[in-house]
Amino acid sequence: MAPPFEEKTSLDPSQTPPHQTLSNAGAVSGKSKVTIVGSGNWGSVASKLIASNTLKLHSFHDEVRMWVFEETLPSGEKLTDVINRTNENVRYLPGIKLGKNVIADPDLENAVKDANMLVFVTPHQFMDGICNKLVGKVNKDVEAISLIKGMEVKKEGPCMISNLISEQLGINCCVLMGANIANEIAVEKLSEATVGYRENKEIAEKWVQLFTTPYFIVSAVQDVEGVELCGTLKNVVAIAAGLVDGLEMGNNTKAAIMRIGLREMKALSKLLFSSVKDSTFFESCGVADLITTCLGGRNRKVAEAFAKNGGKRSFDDLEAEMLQGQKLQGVSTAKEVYEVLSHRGWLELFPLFATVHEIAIGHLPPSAIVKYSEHKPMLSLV
Ligand SMILES: NC(=O)c1ccc[n+]([C@@H]2O[C@H](COP(=O)([O-])OP(=O)(O)OC[C@H]3O[C@@H](n4cnc5c(N)ncnc54)[C@H](O)[C@@H]3O)[C@@H](O)[C@H]2O)c1
Ligand SMILES: O=P(O)(O)OC[C@H](O)CO
Repeated sequence: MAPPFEEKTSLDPSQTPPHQTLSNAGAVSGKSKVTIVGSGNWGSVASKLIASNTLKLHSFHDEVRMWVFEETLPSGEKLTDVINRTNENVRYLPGIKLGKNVIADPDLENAVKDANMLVFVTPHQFMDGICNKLVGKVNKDVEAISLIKGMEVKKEGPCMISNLISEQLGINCCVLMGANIANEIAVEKLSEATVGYRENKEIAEKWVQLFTTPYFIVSAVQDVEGVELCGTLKNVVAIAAGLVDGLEMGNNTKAAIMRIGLREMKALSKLLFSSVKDSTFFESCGVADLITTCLGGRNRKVAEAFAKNGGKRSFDDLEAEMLQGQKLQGVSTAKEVYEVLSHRGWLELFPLFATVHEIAIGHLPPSAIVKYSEHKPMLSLV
């Protein structure tokens, strides 16, 4: 468990003034300085959680810097300026105050330069580019955590995002995943989450401390790959669940899809990384995230619309119309998983994952999601 901490009584006098950067601030004071790389829907909520804690905990700088992929709003103003003026991400999390100690910064290099704790939370498809920009800009003793649900597929095979961060930047990277629909956490409804760590339990406890609030309960398990694969693969199952909703198949069918999906999640995770633990699937990052995402997530919602339209409107179109700039992860993850499965000759072993991709690219109709098992019975893997 995280060690007990003394609460700060007022704003930390060493706090960096808004819009300025104190050179090497973390190192000078011995306090950890946190930067959040990402400012979408979950990125903004993560900022709110973290900023409420850095104000309270002595071992952290008050200021939390949040890198913003800059955009111009219909008003003509820059998003970063509006966030710093109103303390609200009006584009991705309207109506929620982030905390006055959150400073939006459109300059990636500047945003990370004094940080000794980096929180990565962007849609996964942008991470390769972001890491490339950060190569050589981050000290090797910086600690990172990824809240990103997704993977990259490289020539050598699948590369989890935490691994991409570790390899590209040469830093240690934990993960935080869970049943975490951001809009619910934003209004402080009770949720749980799981930190996955590799070896250093002390670092994991520091992350737990940084994220935990009375309404956000975090625990740590020593299984980075298991936690990250749960968060990543559940998005493919969420697409399947949404298709079933769009086809109005009812609760029993949806429960069947969730069960088969969980079985494929576990089987693929263990085939890819033999270290993955069964117990991880019973943490918030496992079955709980699968349930919440299949009931109330964005992947589910857009897949439902896709099926209702008989697959005639593309996921890209529906995403742009329905999510207003927020990003789906399930469709691209299904493609990435399909690449891994076909490369390794495992397609027949994972009919649900394979079928989701074939539906998403229009090779099969949405109704195939409930027919695949007749043609390709799943082998008993687990
Ligand atoms: N939203 C949730 O409920 C939730 C919960 C848990 C985990 N996650 C995961 O967190 C990650 C981030 O999700 P999110 O909800 O914060 O993002 P989002 O879906 O709100 O995506 C929008 C973000 O992408 C940024 N963006 C757009 N184009 C970009 C580009 N070219 N380069 C860099 N950034 C660009 C936008 O500026 C914006 O910050 C995802 O992996 C997601 O699966 C999301
Ligand atoms: O809205 P989704 O489908 O991206 O899912 C959000 C979170 O991952 C749920 O934990």
